[in-house]
Amino acid sequence: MKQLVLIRHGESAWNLENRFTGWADVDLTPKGTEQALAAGEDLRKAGYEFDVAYTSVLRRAIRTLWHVQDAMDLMWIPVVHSWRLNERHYGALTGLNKAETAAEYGDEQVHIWRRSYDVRPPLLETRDERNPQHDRRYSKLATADIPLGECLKDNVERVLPLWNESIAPALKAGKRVLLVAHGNSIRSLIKYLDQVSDSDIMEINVPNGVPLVYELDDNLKPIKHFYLNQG
Ligand SMILES: O=C(O)[C@@H](CO)OP(=O)(O)O
Repeated sequence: MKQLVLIRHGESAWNLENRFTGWADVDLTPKGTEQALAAGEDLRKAGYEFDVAYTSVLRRAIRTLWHVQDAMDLMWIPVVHSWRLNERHYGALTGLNKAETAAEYGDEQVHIWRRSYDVRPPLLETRDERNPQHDRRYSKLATADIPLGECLKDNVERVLPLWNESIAPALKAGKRVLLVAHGNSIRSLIKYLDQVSDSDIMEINVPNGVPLVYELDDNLKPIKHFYLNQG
């Protein structure tokens, strides 16, 4: 049996302010820090161990992982940081308040932008200061790989190369994998692992800071999955 645990970062400043976040690099709130530490404590008490961890290059996920590692006394394990695990890029919506945007464009449009599988949000202009091309952490990426706005389908397509080239081989080699990422990069993995349909994935939401445990067979097909300490 192969073990993969997915954790969405703890509450961020923009989760609290109800703003579209995407690749904006906002930090955890005090509640987010507590959620991250509690996730680590719960995993430790339940006897989980990890050999390698994966996270994004965004601080809300990285700091969540730090707290989990700290609570588990696992600060020494190798950590892979990949832009491929970043949140779905919210394009020109980045930073806007979700309720105000719904008041302006309607609930239905905002639901489509938030949860449709293949409708992108309005894209950023190339010259927009929110364009990741201006950020040094993405300087080694091909311009074509740097998004100006993504739908979930785009997110799946960017996560899967990391899965195929690094995470799946680690699992197949018997490593117990901890992955701390974001609501939509985790939904992308759930969609792939459980073969969720394009319409059913719209209804799946991942809570902040609650470990989602996957037990996989030798071919990495899910045997079962469950949220730790959620019944
Ligand atoms: O703002 C975001 O980047 C994401 C996650 O918080 O929001 P949504 O729930 O709309 O996918």
